[in-house]
Amino acid sequence: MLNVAIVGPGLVGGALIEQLVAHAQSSRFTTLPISVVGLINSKKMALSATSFSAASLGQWQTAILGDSAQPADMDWFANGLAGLKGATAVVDCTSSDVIAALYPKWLSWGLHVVTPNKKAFSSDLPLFQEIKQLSSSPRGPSVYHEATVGAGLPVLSTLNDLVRTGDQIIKIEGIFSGTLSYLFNNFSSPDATQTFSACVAEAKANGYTEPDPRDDLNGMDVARKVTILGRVAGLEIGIDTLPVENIVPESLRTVSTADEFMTRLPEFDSHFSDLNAKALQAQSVLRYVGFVDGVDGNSSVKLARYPLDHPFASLKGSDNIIAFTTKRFPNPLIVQGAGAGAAVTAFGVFSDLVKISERFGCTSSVDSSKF
Ligand SMILES: NC(=O)C1=CN([C@@H]2O[C@H](COP(=O)(O)OP(=O)(O)OC[C@H]3O[C@@H](n4cnc5c(N)ncnc54)[C@H](OP(=O)(O)O)[C@@H]3O)[C@@H](O)[C@H]2O)C=CC1
Ligand SMILES: N[C@@H](CC=O)C(=O)O
Repeated sequence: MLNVAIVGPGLVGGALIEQLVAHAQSSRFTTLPISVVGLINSKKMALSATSFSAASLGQWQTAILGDSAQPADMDWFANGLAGLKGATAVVDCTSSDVIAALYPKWLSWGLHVVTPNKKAFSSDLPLFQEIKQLSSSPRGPSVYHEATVGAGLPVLSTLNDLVRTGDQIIKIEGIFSGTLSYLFNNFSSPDATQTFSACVAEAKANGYTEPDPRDDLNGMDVARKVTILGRVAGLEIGIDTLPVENIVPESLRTVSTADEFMTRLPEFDSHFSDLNAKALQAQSVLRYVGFVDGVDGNSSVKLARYPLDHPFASLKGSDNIIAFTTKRFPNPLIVQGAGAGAAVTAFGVFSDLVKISERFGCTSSVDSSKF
């Protein structure tokens, strides 16, 4: 059995729980060797000697992390996990850099890490390198973070396969943000009618944005994804040196809360309408894009214009599109599909857990004496 503990059962973590419960309760599937034994958020935690039942997991907010749960203590929690028999994976579904900084400790204790949290892989290069080194042994603890770029789309696994088989990455170009894709697909097209602020509010309501939507609009979420792709491709790239175009209006950058930002955003609708009108006059649309330059180191993140017949111009919904130009693929290899939202992101995390359970030969036999 692969023991699983979920840190941060919010939007994505909650969707992962729903998918695990639905899978366990469906007679269509063979039982997976995955057993949820721990949940923790910033206030409460629960760690079980045996797997939580599908019924109690389905009501985790009341049945597991309700009033009677213990106060959260991450050290105690991780220590308990490290003492379990068999393979154990910690699934970090927070967006916290404090939690991300714990991965080296967890890995050194033999815990696997699975996460959609971009922080560990896009912040300080030494943290990324330490995590890479600690997870490099074929039979040792592993780190899977497919959902950090393109949510559930096979972006990092494709890049890893290209790199590991000796292809040369020339360029990776794409729309890497579900929020900004949704925003510009709906706002910047010849037949669009919605205001910029209304599109941002919809992206937030659909669960595409970061907890604070300014982290999407300021380009940092895309910058993190470009950094992750660059590093996986072998470049020593960092968000500090990457040119990033911030589209948050100057006077909204310092407002104290995300709610205040959302309330004041309509004041700037005419600014964005002007930008859009100029693009449309030139028979083009606005798209927010990222570039990883595998040759000259000219990676960047920016708002750009694309002609109406360009593949980026006809994107729909929250789709991401990622084009890998390599020595073997001079006509780019393209990955496209929904790139944000709880269900598709949880799918990316779930499939990483399945990969770990297969890689480490976990079986479905029940082990009731875990501690
Ligand atoms: N939404 C999407 O489409 C995508 C999201 N992601 C990434 O997935 C991650 C989760 O996003 P999302 O589910 O939307 O975020 P939410 O804000 O909905 O959930 C975050 C969870 O983390 C918990 N948390 C925060 N800090 C801590 C802490 N220090 N210790 C323990 N728990 C903590 C929160 O608990 P509490 O309520 O107690 O604070 C909450 O349960 C982020 O890193 C995001 O970038 C990646 C790809 C796509
Ligand atoms: N806020 C992000 C979520 C996934 O990484 C996005 O919009 O793409």
